[in-house]
Amino acid sequence: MAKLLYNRKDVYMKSYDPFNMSKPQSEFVKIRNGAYLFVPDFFDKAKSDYYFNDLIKNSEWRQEEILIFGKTVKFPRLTAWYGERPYAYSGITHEARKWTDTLLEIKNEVEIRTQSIFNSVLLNLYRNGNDSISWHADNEKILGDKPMIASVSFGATRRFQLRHNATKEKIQFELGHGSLLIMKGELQAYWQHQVPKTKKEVEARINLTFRTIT
Ligand SMILES: O=C(O)CCC(=O)C(=O)O
Ligand SMILES: [Fe+2]
Repeated sequence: MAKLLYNRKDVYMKSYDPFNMSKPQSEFVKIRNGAYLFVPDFFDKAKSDYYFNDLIKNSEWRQEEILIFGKTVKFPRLTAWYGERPYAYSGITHEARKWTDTLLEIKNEVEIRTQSIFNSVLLNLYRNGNDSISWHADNEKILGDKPMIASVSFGATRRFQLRHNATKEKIQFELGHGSLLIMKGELQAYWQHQVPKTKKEVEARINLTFRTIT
């Protein structure tokens, strides 16, 4: 990105939390077919501000497109892929960029918390409320069986929803500045997730999902 277009005025937003999910947790919460751990203030505000500014400026953002019924449709968000191997995702092969110091620093903190090693990260930039990711599961074969996915968010708070494939139960989180959400177990096989568009005036948000490609 040539110029920094998505400056935010105020990064910290307290937001609506209908299921009161934003309480700090130190243990995984077991749900039907999976488990999650949500840590709203994993990184403090100063660190989160620093990471947001660094990542928005220095990541190799691109807007990818897919072919749907012969029409090219642009992704409603920007993405960047870092790690050790290329990764096929939504019909696209991401060429992996080399880890930056910032990404390695964040990865290290996440690895200590999860006691796991990750070899890839997908960055998503939601420029405003019109950007989104629709219902999907991170269940690609190369992620292995029962993958652990660690999701770190910086910038504007956006709603993240999980929906069980069979029962249609929903769990939702307000993923705020500096938060960490870990999903594990069979969750990706039985649940889908999304970040819906919002009509609210929201500034940019960056999300990083750390993954292990086998
Ligand atoms: O932005 C988020 O919180 C989720 C991103 C996501 O689900 C993905 O990249 O697979
Ligand atoms: Fe995902």
